Amino acid sequence: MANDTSTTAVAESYVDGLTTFESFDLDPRLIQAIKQQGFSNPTLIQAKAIPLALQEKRDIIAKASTGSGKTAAYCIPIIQSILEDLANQSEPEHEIRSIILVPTRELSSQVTQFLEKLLVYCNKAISVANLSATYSPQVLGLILANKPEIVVSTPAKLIAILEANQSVVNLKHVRSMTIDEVDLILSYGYMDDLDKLENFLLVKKNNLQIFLMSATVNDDLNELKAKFCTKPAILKLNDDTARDKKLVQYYVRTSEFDKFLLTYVIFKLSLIKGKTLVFVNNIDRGYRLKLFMEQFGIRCCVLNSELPINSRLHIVEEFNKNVYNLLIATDETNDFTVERDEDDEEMEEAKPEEPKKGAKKDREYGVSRGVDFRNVACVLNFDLPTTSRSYIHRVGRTARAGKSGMALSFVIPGKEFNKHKASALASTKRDEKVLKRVVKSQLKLGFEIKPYSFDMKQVEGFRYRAEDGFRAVTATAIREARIKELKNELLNSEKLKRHFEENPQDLISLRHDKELHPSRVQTHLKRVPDYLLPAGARKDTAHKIGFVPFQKKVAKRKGKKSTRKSDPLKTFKARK
Ligand SMILES: Nc1ncnc2c1ncn2[C@@H]1O[C@H](COP(=O)(O)OP(=O)(O)OP(=O)(O)O)[C@@H](O)[C@H]1O
Repeated sequence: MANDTSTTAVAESYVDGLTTFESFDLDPRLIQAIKQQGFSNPTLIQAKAIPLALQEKRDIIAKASTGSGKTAAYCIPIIQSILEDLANQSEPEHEIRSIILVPTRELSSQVTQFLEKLLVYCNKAISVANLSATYSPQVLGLILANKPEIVVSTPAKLIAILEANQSVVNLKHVRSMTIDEVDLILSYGYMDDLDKLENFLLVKKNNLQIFLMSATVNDDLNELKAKFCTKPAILKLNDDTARDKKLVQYYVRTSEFDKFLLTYVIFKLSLIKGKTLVFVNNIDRGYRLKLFMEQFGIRCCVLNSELPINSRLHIVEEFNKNVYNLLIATDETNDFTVERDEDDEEMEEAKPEEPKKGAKKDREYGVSRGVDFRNVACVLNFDLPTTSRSYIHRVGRTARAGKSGMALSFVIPGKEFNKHKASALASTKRDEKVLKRVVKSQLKLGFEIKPYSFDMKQVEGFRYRAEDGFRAVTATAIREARIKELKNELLNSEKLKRHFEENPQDLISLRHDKELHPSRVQTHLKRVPDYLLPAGARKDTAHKIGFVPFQKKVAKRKGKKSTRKSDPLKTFKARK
């Protein structure tokens, strides 16, 4: 399918103003749908990948930063190629012509929805099916019998369906295969699924056009090329991010308990304007943090692999519609590749947390990669991820599509590890090592991640209340909250399922941030007495409650002009 390998390395700017979608000679129905999405010009990865895929029929391996438009970079050529195939057939038949593989069910749903938006004017010439959705066998049978031209799925789900429906599913007409987040798909746990897929789809023998996309494809691409491609075009769009990605990143060295104290102060005093996505490293942490915040009347919802898929998708939709401002998402180190640096001793492979007995975890849950969160002002790594790769994807949930964003990460220094048992977390033992790798990988991408220091004198006044609130969240309370939330969401999920079936276009705003209340409720904690507020935010100036200065004043060095940017928590404003 492709000529010689060529590597294109260009500085990435968000949208390529010199190119238009019309210049790709696309079907007018596709152009109209693209315009309807508000895409005036292609992003750079699109401007590079689409003509290579359409005019030169090249396989594409693309590494481009998070939020740079990779999804459209493969969806547009896939749709255009199918429209061209159908136009060349006297009696076009419905057949499966393209397979798109993604690592999570959340991403499978999102890519399907995006494709449906691009197909809106193709009046059923092409249909798309999300095989990762929960269908009854009868409904699934009907969907497969209709032979959707494009199927989107996680590898495991596609294999299961192919094995169970060999007679129904015919892959003879498949012309392209896409693997989004390819580095994750090729890592822990997915590889054998891909090997099984070979039994149904001889990728290389059938000369399929291949799209392999990720923000973190590692530079050794030989395995990818050998396994899937003949001679791909390799697009490595390095980030000139200092100028283009408008992402400011900070880390705070703090103690295990002070993570909770600082989070309380940040959200109670609205130091961050706009939506915040908080990542924690396991489900219990998510509930502990949610119950802790509830003590102070701070409402938030949790997202984790135990919740039913309908609820998870609805929570992401509602968060994107600004129904919630604060979402605590569990990211269970689903990036199992081990990262080694020259100076780093062997690190044991991060394995998924074993499910609690009786709890069922969806291995195909994940929102730290690929999911297109809208207008997130800040990503807070309450727990630092275990790899710099996971870090890139987590902070990539903000500053997307050219918008500005901030990332703030709590780091536990070695000497603080395990000092406060109730709030300690095993993965933080490696925080300093992970931070070192994160700083290095960010520098390579043209980013700088800066230390941020709170003025702990001002924060101290809140310690007593934070300790009070923390004590109320007992292990029993967390366990009960987990069970209660699961019951709530299973009920919601049933309602959602029934409602979606009856009203597919309608999204009822089921609340997912109800207070769980199993822990002791201390109403006095919900307000902040005036004496605790910094002078700049007292009653007489109550309207200024957000952006109160909490950063430690750094004494200006003699003679040297302070290069420190103004306080991000004080002045940070998410660009509209
Ligand atoms: N040409 C375009 N013009 C304007 N906005 C665009 C364009 N292409 C994509 N977008 C928007 O940019 C956002 C990010 O796109 P997308 O999710 O495809 O990024 P990505 O590169 O896949 O990110 P990730 O690496 O996190 O998966 C989306 O909201 C999308 O609607």
